[in-house]
Amino acid sequence: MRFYLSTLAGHRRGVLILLGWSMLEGVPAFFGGKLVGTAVDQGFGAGDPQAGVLWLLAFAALAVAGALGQRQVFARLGSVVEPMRDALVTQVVKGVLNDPTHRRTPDASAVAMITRHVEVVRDATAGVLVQARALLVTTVAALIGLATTAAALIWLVVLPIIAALVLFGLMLPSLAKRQRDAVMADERTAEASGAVLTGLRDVAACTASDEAYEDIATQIDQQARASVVVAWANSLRATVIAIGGFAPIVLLVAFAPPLVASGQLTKGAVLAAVVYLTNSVNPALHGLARTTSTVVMRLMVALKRLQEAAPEKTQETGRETPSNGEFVLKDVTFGWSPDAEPVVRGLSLGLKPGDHLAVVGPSGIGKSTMASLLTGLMPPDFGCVLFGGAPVDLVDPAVRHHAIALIPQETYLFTGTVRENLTLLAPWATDEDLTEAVKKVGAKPLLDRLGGLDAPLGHAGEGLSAGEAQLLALARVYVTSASVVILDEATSHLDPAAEARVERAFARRDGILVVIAHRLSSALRANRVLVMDGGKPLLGTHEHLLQTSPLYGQLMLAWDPTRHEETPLPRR
Ligand SMILES: Nc1ncnc2c1ncn2[C@@H]1O[C@H](COP(=O)(O)OP(=O)(O)OP(=O)(O)O)[C@@H](O)[C@H]1O
Repeated sequence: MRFYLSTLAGHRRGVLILLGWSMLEGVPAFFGGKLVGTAVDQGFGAGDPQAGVLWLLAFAALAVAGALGQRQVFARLGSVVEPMRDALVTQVVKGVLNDPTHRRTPDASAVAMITRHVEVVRDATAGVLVQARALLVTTVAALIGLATTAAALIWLVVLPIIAALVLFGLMLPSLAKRQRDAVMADERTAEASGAVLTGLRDVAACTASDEAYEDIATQIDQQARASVVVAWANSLRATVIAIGGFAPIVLLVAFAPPLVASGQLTKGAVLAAVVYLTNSVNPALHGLARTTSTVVMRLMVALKRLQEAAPEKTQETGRETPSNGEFVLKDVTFGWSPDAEPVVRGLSLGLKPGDHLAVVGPSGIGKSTMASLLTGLMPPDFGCVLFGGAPVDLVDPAVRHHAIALIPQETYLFTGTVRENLTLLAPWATDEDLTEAVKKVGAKPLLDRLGGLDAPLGHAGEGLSAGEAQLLALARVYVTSASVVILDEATSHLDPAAEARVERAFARRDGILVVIAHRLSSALRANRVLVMDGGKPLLGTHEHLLQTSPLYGQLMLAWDPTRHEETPLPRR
């Protein structure tokens, strides 16, 4: 708002010129009633129609002068409004491009949204300058004209108008709120439908069209309700103004005859008062009501939305930038509810690029929970998870989502070509990149069997075995630029040899690899092993843990590496 006002103030000269021409525009409003009254008193009423016509011609000449003034106002409007729009656009677009939460890729949708608001501000400012200014000049001119022509009637006219204006002023805050609610409802509908539109493929893949329909329908209903409320508020406002404008005429008709009979007023003065009321004051009041409900409200709401969308008001989360690719976990404890037993207790751990960690423990002990803490999906209850020195859940999501990839056991594939499925997280990847990734994870025979990158995949990877689907999900992450890869039993449907190949491929890739082990052989391939058994997790090399962790020793004893199919880890 401050910037908006200072931009307008910067064009003070243009605004003053507009006001100057407005004076000329107000001339007919000031003299109109007086000239018509004189035409009656000194012309038609005094038996001299020629003089009456001359007075009316004078009125017509002034009306032409007023029209010229109005023309100049429109001609000058652009010189005030356009520079203001340019300054606002420059300011907000710069802000979005430098927004710390969108450091990697400037958010085009945010730019589009706020430039749209700027357009509304420009139109509304023009509307205010044209209408509110004209209303002010006309009303003041007409009321002064009325006071000088028919002073005895001035209070009859002014009091109802003041009452209507006060009532109208009292209604304004609730009108503004309703108008804003309607704008917000409008935006929510656009957001909901936009989200469904951009995620149409995922909606279809997850057979969630009913939920998507429900989401949009709810927003449309709310929007409709908000619009009806605005319409009611506007009609109430119009009624108040109509009464305020109509009451003076009724009072005039009621009180004027005795004043004329007693000689305090001439007939021409009464007609002049009627002309002032019907030609200037009443239209001005209706215009005020219309302008306020549409133009001023739109201006206020657009400025408010602009301020909310402005990047300096960034949210508390998503501001941090990691300084390197290292993880540090300090005394991390997490439970799924305040009353529940923590599933992760006092976990401390450091991970550097090149590290390969295996996490082992019985089923249901908290391994996936720990993976979620690493990705920043939720913050720990106690302790901290730092990624590049910043709490991982506060890292700019755009950075975090590129840097950390988690592959779960359940595979997400959608209807589309193999290429579309593989480039989901790396749209920039070339066919060579994709083929290389496919080879690295051992999925080349599968790709050949499917018929190459252009081969279609059915709904949710129909026709693929669970292991084949996992291979494609692994290749999809291999091709990304993620520097931290977490495999959460992501190879559970592969045979041990294929699993070993995948883990080795990811271990050779730059960055950190965390494998939540489905089989104990994963522990033998890792540099370090984290054993989770419900207490404080133990961390060490395979050899160290064999000596220090009874659970790890038991798990290894129960494991028979000579068997082709290993025994999966026991349940908790
Ligand atoms: N979203 C959740 N809400 C509440 N409790 C959860 C949630 N997710 C997991 N849990 C509980 O937290 C505990 C640890 O689950 P988690 O999935 O982390 O174990 P896990 O070691 O990965 O098991 P598995 O090897 O079977 O995948 C379990 O008791 C589980 O029921």
